[in-house]
Amino acid sequence: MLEGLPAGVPVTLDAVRADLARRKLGYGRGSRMKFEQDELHISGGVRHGLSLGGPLALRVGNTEWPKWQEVMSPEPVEVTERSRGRSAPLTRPRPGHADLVGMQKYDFDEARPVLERASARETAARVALGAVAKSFLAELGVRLVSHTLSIGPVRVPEGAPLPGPDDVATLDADPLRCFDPATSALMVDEVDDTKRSGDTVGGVVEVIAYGLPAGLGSYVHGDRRLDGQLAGALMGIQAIKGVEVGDGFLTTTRRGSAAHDELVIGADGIERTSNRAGGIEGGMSTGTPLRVRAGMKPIATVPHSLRTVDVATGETAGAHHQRSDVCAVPAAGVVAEAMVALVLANSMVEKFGGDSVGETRRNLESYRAEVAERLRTSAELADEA
Ligand SMILES: Cc1cc2nc3c(=O)[nH]c(=O)nc-3n(C[C@H](O)[C@H](O)[C@H](O)COP(=O)(O)O)c2cc1C
Ligand SMILES: C=C(O[C@@H]1CC(C(=O)O)=C[C@@H](OP(=O)(O)O)[C@H]1O)C(=O)O
Repeated sequence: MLEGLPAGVPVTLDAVRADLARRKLGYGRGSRMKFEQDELHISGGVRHGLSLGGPLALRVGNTEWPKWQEVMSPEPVEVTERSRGRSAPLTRPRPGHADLVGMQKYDFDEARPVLERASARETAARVALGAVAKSFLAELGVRLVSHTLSIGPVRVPEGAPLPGPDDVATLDADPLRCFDPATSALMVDEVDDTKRSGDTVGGVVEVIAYGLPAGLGSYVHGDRRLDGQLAGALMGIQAIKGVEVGDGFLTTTRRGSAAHDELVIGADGIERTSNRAGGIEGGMSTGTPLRVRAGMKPIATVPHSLRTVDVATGETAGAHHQRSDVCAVPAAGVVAEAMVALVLANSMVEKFGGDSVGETRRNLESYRAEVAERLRTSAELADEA
């Protein structure tokens, strides 16, 4: 469910389906991506392709559900021959997944109810709503792109060209959603090598937002800082273990003189000489491209089975393994893009309000005009001086 979206935002099944399909792409994903399909249904809040201003509800069904209906039935059911295999208790929790703590916390004696809910399958819903948020942002001149920066130890070289908003299709066509073809080929080798050795691998993705106005977020309240909100949203994705804004931890290795973006008078007023901060200063967007990164740990379901304890017997065992992704970093990039879109859409509504998207746009344009006027005044003062 999405609340707070103004009326008049284009919302089509095709656009949402296209993003759901992007989430399933990427080299290294498991067999599940091939055989299960997302079944999208808009339950409310949209009429004839446009949002209505009320809550918007989407449902993402799964074509595999009939096979699991008995195993996950809300009603108590007899185990039948058909579901016997799937009903076997999962008593060998996977290290690195939610299995063991989930069982302890909710007093379950096996991991099935934990893993079905902890699964990143749930990110399909986030991507569906993120597609709507991106449509709203596009109406306001903001466009997003996400790409893979590293897979395990294989990294895009520092300073390599960044993708622009028109590069989305190119990125989606790359097996790892990497913008540097030479690095992408090495990443494919890394995934192949990982798979051959019965292992899994993580990596880093980056989301870039173009066309933001200055001033989203806040320097006043910690919980309203844009960087804090983005970090929370990205860390809320399964397996994300760290977030960087702009040049991130690299900045901590630089001296101040080489860490910040200097301000100079340009043709249209005050400009920054660089974008090391990644478009956020003082918890607010600066109006330069926003850059945030998310680091994903390797998939927890390691095919060659990590050591665990069988909670039914207390004996050492290999963790359960049905199947799994070897690498889900490209998919995590699409999810990260959706989460950033949802945060930015919320910040736009917070700052510019509006019951219709036209009203939001007018408010944004009048604010942009005022900011531009101030910048021009600075340039004129510089000319006079
Ligand atoms: C798109 C995506 C796909 C994932 N696929 C798998 C998978 O196939 N197997 C697995 O064990 N974990 C997978 N994960 C990661 C688990 O959801 C995650 O490791 C688990 O929630 C525990 O991590 P946490 O401690 O960060 O929550 C995936 C995560 C994402 C974002
Ligand atoms: C189903 C999806 O991702 C799943 C996320 C996931 C996990 O543990 O997070 C584990 C895998 O599922 P299973 O172990 O049941 O095969 C992935 O396939 C999806 O992205 O649509």
